[in-house]
Amino acid sequence: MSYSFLQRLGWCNAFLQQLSFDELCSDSTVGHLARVTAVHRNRVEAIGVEGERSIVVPAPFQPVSQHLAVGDWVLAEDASEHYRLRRILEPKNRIRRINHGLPQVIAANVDYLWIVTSANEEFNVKRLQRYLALAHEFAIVPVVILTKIDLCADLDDYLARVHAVGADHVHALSVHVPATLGVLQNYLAEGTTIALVGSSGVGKSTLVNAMFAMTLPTREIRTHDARGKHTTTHRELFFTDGGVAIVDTPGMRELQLYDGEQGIERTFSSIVELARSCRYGDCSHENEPGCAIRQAIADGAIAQAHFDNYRKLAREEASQQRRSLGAHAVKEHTRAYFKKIHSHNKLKY
Ligand SMILES: Nc1nc2c(ncn2[C@@H]2O[C@H](COP(=O)(O)OP(=O)(O)OP(=O)(O)O)[C@@H](O)[C@H]2O)c(=O)[nH]1
Ligand SMILES: [Zn+2]
Repeated sequence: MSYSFLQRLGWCNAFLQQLSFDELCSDSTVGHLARVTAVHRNRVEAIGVEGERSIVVPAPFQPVSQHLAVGDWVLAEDASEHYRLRRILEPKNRIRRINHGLPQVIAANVDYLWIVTSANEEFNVKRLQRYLALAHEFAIVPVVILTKIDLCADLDDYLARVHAVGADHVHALSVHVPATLGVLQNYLAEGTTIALVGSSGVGKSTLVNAMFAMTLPTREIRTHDARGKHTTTHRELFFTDGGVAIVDTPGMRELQLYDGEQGIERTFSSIVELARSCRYGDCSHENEPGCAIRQAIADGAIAQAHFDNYRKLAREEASQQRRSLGAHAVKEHTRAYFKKIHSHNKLKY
């Protein structure tokens, strides 16, 4: 068995380069590399050249959910009667969120974020923007998938609204019209990892089952937390016959903006760019003279709703950070951020 086998599981050169010379020379290394498929309190399930295995996670990597997630690549070692985690390879990216005030990793090494939304009353531009912001934040390519077009009479209208938020990859389809699914094959090269997000009922599972002719196994593991409250965890990574890894977890469903500043800037790049032309570096775009944003809204160059959405997301992100970092840190962070923009303005004029 060799490293080429691992490519089916998403292995690539970026990981190979992280191995030391000794590790590369050792015969046992390839058998000790594995990709995490499920995360538990003290151990992870992972798949490697020898199939599925359980790997015990020692103290330095506890709590597990803050250090690694499904999709991570790990190097294990032999311990008396089991495998033990030795190190986590630096991932291409990580999807994170705040859970009960603590950072939590939801998935790692994800190539595409399939943002699934249906062409009906569920469709919500703000939710879409939030997901796009997340994808940009985590350096994952977003793919917007508009489902249930067989039930929709005004598809062009929905498509126009999707394109208006600046999404590059947009596909409209219906599981009842098989020809519409073909375009998604472009994302299914062997070794690709895909995560799906979207509201309940938009058709994520139906789509996955139709694409891969598989039935998602039951993923619910019912447990009780410290207070006896019922909680459901089912963090999983599935591999299709074609070597595509699919992440579809409750954590993905509960994603919130986390450290989202950069993502917001990308999603709203035109607004961020315009703000640099405001007369004052710390312009609040309320009533200062020389505000480029209010001018652009007045001219019809940007929609008031688009700007309102930007502000809403920016505010949510700030309060999220306040909760996670503490008020003082946010103040410092905000100060530094405005300083950065201000010095940029100074350079410009
Ligand atoms: N007409 C039509 N119905 C669809 C389509 N895709 C999914 N559905 C239906 O929509 C309903 C919800 O689909 P699911 O796949 O369960 O939705 P989901 O996003 O996985 O929902 P959660 O598992 O709750 O997150 C099911 O009754 C599907 O049959 C489609 O393209 N057209
Ligand atoms: Zn302004």
